[in-house]
Amino acid sequence: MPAIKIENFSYAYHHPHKVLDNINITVDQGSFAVILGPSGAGKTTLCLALAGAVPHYFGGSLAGSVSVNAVSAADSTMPELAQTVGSVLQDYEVQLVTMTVEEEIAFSLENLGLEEEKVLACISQTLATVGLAGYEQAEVASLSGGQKQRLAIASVLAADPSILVLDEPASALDPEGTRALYKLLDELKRQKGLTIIVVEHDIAQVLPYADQFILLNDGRLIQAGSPDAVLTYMWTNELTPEALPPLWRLKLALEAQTGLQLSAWRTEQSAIAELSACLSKRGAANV
Ligand SMILES: Nc1ncnc2c1ncn2[C@@H]1O[C@H](COP(=O)(O)OP(=O)(O)OP(=O)(O)O)[C@@H](O)[C@H]1O
Repeated sequence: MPAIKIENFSYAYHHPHKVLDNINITVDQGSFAVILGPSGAGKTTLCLALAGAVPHYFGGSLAGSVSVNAVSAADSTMPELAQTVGSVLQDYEVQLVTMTVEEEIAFSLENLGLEEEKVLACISQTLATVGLAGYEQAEVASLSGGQKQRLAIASVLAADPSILVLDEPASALDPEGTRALYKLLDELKRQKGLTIIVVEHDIAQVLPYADQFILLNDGRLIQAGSPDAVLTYMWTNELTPEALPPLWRLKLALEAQTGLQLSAWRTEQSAIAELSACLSKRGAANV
């Protein structure tokens, strides 16, 4: 059973223009999927549909279906869905509503009807998972941007969802905070088997971790598949080539110019290792 199955899904806010048009996507359980596409492509709307806010909160008209763990999102209430899909909004600070860190997690647990002892254990466990152990009594306002982001993730993890949806989670983070965030999401995937879905503009940041790229443009699904297949498609079809990571621009240009078939680079280290091996082979051949 896939974690997410979107079939022939179209959606319009309160005007006739479809902001999502006949979308078909499957995301496997325990995988890391990244939604890509230029501004206005419909990435946020797709996240809202996974959380049920589209259509339950925003209204509008839709066709087709969005299923999470084989349950129709449109036929579930938002609180029901929140137990399966944890969503961290683009402006995640609005999700933080209490004075202290501990209260923030307790607030999320209140609706689940957990006994007080279990609430305390769950608070420490959830904070430890996101690297905020010991911050229970800290004031939310005193946290750094990266720590607030982690707290927003912890507050949705407290409900024990199996799917985590994050809309541009790194937009307010510095490069180090961004690297730490994606490492954390990768750990949640590997250690807890969570399905991770993120919207991200900076492809290089997610390249080491992604299993699937989903490319949208103007409400349509352009490509969904392995990162390698989608990046090659973007390059070949000159689709937002400026969004390609520099590493991949180099790889694809080298392949086009030399006829070499290089492997699917995920990190600078893998690129350096392969290029060094190629150069020493050539060097040996020229001796
Ligand atoms: N609440 C709303 N009511 C009406 N139209 C909306 C609403 N939210 C978004 N839209 C429109 O839907 C389309 C898709 O917007 P969406 O925010 O989903 O795109 P996006 O790919 O996330 O863009 P960005 O990268 O700029 O965040 C845009 O044309 C936008 O103007």
